[in-house]
Amino acid sequence: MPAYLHDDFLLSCAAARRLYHEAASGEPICDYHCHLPPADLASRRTFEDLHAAWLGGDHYKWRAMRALGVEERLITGDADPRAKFQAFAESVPRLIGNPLHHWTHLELRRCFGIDTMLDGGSAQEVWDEANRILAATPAPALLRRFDVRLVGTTDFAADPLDHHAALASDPIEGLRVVPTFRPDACHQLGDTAAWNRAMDALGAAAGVEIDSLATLVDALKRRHAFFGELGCRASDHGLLALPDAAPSESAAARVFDRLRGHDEAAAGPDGQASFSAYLMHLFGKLDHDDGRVHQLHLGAARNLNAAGFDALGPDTGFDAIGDARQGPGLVRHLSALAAAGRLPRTVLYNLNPVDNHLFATVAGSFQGRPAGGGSTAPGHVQFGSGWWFLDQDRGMRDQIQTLMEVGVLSTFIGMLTDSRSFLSFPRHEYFRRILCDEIGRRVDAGLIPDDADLLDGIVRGICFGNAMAFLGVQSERGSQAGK
Ligand SMILES: O=C(O)[C@@H](O)[C@H](O)[C@H](O)C(=O)CO
Repeated sequence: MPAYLHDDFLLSCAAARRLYHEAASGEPICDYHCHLPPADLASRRTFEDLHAAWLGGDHYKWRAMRALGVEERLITGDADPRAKFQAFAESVPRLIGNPLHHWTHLELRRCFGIDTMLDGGSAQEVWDEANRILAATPAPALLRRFDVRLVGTTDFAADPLDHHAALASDPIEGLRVVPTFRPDACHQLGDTAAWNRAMDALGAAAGVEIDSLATLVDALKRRHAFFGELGCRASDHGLLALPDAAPSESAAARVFDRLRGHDEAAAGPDGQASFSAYLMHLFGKLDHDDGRVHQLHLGAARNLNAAGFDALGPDTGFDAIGDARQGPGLVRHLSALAAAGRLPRTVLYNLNPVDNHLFATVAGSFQGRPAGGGSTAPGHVQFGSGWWFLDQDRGMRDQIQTLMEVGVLSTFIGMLTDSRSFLSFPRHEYFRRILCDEIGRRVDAGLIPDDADLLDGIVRGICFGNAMAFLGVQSERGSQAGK
């Protein structure tokens, strides 16, 4: 019986094993979308214990513990960290088949050299050993263990980016930390009081009195430029779906004026569609003109449990895969930008797997510049890696297979952790094993030529070089497919 997570786990054949061990495993990491707190990087934080480093912000773990009936006091509540870790340890054995079970043990092995199975009985020894190592391993050292070369944090458009400025003047050797412009709060019209507070914050950050659509646009342009001064290489937009509405300045201005007057009715479906369509068109043009990547995270139904949201806020484990219709709004958004000759390098992430083929084929419809205007980056419009509820074995395989079959795999920019923990970088290993297995199985089946030089270059590009090139960041290492 093979050992759990043995050296060749997820690698079902010789070709897959060779690809992973010879091409994928040694590549550096470009984690272009995550939620690592930039303050922890700037301060070179040393985590006080394993709970702070591993459980403190991970709603994947919180969600699983709730499903096992663990009381909230031991998840996000006021229990002491060791008691919370004990509750998590006792939960782990009952998570078989869930990627958390894999990630938990991969992270213990790769970050701490601990190959003990985590359960209630081993919790104390794991806690003691991991804390011993954490005490001597500040955050940057954790990243160096995985040869992380770039981290793309996720930052609200009004964020002062103080920590990124600190890192710019006192950089971590060998690591690029780039902010990502995330203006989602501008779209959240459902709570007009909160939206107006977001407008106030944005105006204060930009030095603009936001009292009209024109002043909002001015503030957003100033903030977009400010992010660029601190190294921003991408924007990011998390919406349930893009609105199926034409970007109309007059319609958006009418909605703005009513919202600024706290007219709740303006936040209805038509107002939301008009306002968001206009803003998204603006963001796409700004990204194009500044040479930045335009990320679209679509399909999450967020904060579904009102009691949970009221108690704990967003990103705390009360979200799900949404069933919104994605096609019309997505196509309209990309079409309008392409028609203007200002479609930026774009990444489309769907959250509902039923949309895999839709997103992959829509991406394929907007490659290149058919109306002229020169060449584009390889994979100008990306079908993004399995995300959130899809960043597990089946979700990643489905995405890779779909991209391979209806798109172009070799230009793929690969995986991201999307995590809030510095211990999550083995997710790249998990992805790389699956990638090599998907290719290797087809080599064994005679469906892909067994050309080691070709395949190694493609795999290395997907693991690292393609993402660095897509972001426009020079990398000392890492080959890039298509170059
Ligand atoms: O960027 C997002 O909207 C999501 O990644 C969100 O932050 C979510 O909480 C998450 O971390 C999923 O992995």
